[in-house]
Amino acid sequence: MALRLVHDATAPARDAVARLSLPGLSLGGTPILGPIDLTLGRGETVALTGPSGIGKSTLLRVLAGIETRHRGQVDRPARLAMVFQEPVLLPWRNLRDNLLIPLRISADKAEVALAEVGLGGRGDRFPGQLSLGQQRRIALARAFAGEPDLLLMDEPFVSLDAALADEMMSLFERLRAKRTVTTLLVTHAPEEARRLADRILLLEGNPARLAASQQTG
Ligand SMILES: Nc1ncnc2c1ncn2[C@@H]1O[C@H](COP(=O)(O)OP(=O)(O)OP(=O)(O)O)[C@@H](O)[C@H]1O
Repeated sequence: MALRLVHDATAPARDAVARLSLPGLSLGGTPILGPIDLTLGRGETVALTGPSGIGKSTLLRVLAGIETRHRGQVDRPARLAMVFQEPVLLPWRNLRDNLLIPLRISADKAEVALAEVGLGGRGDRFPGQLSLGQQRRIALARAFAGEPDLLLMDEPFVSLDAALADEMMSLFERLRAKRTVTTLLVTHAPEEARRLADRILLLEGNPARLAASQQTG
């Protein structure tokens, strides 16, 4: 799919679900992020790219409300989910409980969520009995089962072999097609960004700023 460079890095095509307006952010006395304005529109998938250490995860954490050492304005919806590089499951709880406990959903709903990611009927298993790919599927299932308005994903498909990464991206595409969710996806992989995102944002400079936006299609 062809890429087109546009100069308005922040304008969403649809109504806003989340907004971030920072004058900048310093951590431990070091400026990390410069002034940044970002608006995420309803239902869009936005990829956030840039070199290692530039501040992508930091920006994601600010948006999530995990990093609070900033000034400026952040508006986020109440229903928010995160997916990290590591699946972050409770190893001493079975798969069903890994969905039930954080999300407070019914056992029936947890079973539907497991089935959606190809793990139906396996709710009694423990994370340690699963492959890494299956654990990552559970992490995706959990994120979507909470029916978030905003989904923040920090390199969720990194360090998987090509076939597994493709399978995980297909799974994400299937889950995304079933509901309206706004997604901010941090990724190093241009092909992943092009495949999944409506807009591609680039973070660059020191301190980092949103330099440009590319749109697919
Ligand atoms: N809690 C912290 N205190 C001080 N500096 C921090 C803190 N968290 C991150 N940093 C610094 O902020 C910068 C941006 O880090 P961040 O993890 O956001 O980058 P990134 O673009 O996500 O990198 P990567 O692609 O390698 O994951 C780095 O220089 C990092 O060392």
